[in-house]
Amino acid sequence: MRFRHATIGYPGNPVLIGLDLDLRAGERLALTGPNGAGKSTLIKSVLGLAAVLGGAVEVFGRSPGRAGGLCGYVPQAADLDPDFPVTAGQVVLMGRYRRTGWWRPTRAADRRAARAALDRVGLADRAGVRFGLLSGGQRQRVLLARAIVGEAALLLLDEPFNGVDADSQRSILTVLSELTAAGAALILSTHDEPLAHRFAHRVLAVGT
Ligand SMILES: Nc1ncnc2c1ncn2[C@@H]1O[C@H](COP(=O)(O)OP(=O)(O)OP(=O)(O)O)[C@@H](O)[C@H]1O
Repeated sequence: MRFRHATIGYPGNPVLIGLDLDLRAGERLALTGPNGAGKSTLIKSVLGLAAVLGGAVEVFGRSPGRAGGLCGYVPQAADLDPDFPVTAGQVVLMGRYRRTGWWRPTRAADRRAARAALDRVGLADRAGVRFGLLSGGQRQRVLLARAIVGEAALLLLDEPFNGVDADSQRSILTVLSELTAAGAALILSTHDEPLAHRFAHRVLAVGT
């Protein structure tokens, strides 16, 4: 991923100006900064969900939003409707849609991969439970399993530890360390500065 003098934001609202940033395979980058500083906007710009208003942004040599299944996005769990009637297992299976197409029946291999991903985040026994009935930490782990099952080469996590208990946080950090050791690059935003410095190879204080 490469930002060159990039201005990103929304039409009529540049949020980050003149940003230069590189991220390589296996690197862990943490974004810190106060509310409204632009952490989510930076993550969204990689996905093509926020605009590049100036300069250049390249993700896997392509424009943002064109890197398809190479990016795995873990949104803030609070952004999702807890009443949405799907099970934890179905949420994880959505991570395979990019490769299977959502309109096609899922194959046994996809279901096996979804079970393995849930197992990896310690929730093998929760597959049939409605997403909205899980705790905040469990929901965040399900969303991580959804990114894992898509075999993303770049993981983008927006405040993954908000409302997450200590056990879930440990479990998420362990899985993220394993994924980056295996070559995935990672960006996560957090308000927890000490954690950012412990976990990430680099910390970018956004908006300062
Ligand atoms: N869809 C949008 N259209 C226009 N402006 C937006 C949009 N989404 C966010 N903003 C603005 O962009 C700025 C940065 O917001 P952003 O959500 O990126 O901050 P953040 O650092 O992630 O904050 P938080 O820690 O609260 O999540 C804010 O001023 C916000 O009002």
